Amino acid sequence: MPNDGIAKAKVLVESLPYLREFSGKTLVIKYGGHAMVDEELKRNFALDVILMQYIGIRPVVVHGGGPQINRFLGKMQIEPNYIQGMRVTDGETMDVVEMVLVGKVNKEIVSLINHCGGKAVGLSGRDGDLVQAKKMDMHAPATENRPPELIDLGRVGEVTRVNPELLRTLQEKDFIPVIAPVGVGGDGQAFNINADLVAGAIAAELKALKLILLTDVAGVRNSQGELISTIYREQIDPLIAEGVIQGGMIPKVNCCKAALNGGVSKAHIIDGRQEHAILLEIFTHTGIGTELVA
Ligand SMILES: Nc1ncnc2c1ncn2[C@@H]1O[C@H](COP(=O)(O)OP(=O)(O)O)[C@@H](O)[C@H]1O
Ligand SMILES: CC(=O)N[C@@H](CCC(=O)OP(=O)(O)O)C(=O)O
Repeated sequence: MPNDGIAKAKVLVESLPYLREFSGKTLVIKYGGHAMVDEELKRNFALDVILMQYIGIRPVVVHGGGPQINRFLGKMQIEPNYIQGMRVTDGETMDVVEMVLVGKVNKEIVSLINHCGGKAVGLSGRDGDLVQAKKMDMHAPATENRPPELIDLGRVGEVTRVNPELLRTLQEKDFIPVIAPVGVGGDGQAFNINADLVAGAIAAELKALKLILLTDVAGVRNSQGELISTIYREQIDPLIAEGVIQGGMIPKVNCCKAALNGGVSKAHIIDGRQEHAILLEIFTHTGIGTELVA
């Protein structure tokens, strides 16, 4: 038997305990806009998700699309503005966000999964009241002479409730839900929600076994720039307070914390630009990236 064949057989055997552990369980995967680099990588992502489903895992995909929104805003000569990883979203920006996330990115991912042989259904948080939201209150940190100041982020929302009914129905029929991070407010209006936060809230509501965040860095780095392979829940706040975790990494670790608090066993932050990143993370002993545990 050629060595190549034996190596493949070994990989399959290595995955056996994980196949047993994951069978029938929900895994929530957040597919960040920075990980949607080229067609080959996107196709590999779709194949990974389909493979998961074929072997009995129940994947739920929540996607981002920050860079894709920025490209569109650029065409309209609108400069993006972020505060602590959140896009300041006025009415006009909200229209662009919804158009790009729901109308373009969501449908592209759904079509790709279906084209590759899966069964995906695209949803926004407004469908079936899936992701209910309210305006996000963000405070600038207090200084010696100034109390914490309220920052107005416009139509940026935070999740108040996830309605799992629609997701459960789809999962029972073996559909892969693909969710755009637009939520619905009490007044029926759209809210722009950071996709990491949506993924964390959905993972907690579905009591997912794992939350996997695909991004464009190897994982969380310490103050020396080295990859941290495991972060315990209580280390998250100090790492943010010390300024080690900044910008777009803040909503990521916070959503992992919310997911762990909600009963998710483990969260992973991994480099989605690496081919078959999800499979490497969940089916090999060593894994890649940073794992966050309770
Ligand atoms: N401690 C840290 N470790 C790794 N990345 C960090 C850290 N602090 C801040 N970051 C930044 O967070 C970014 C990831 O967030 P973001 O760009 O919002 O990703 P995505 O589009 O995948 O949601 C990284 O590219 C990096 O610049
Ligand atoms: C409030 C807020 O910042 N919303 C994000 C939603 C998309 C997102 O989160 O995309 P990534 O995961 O690719 O960064 C935004 O407007 O960019």
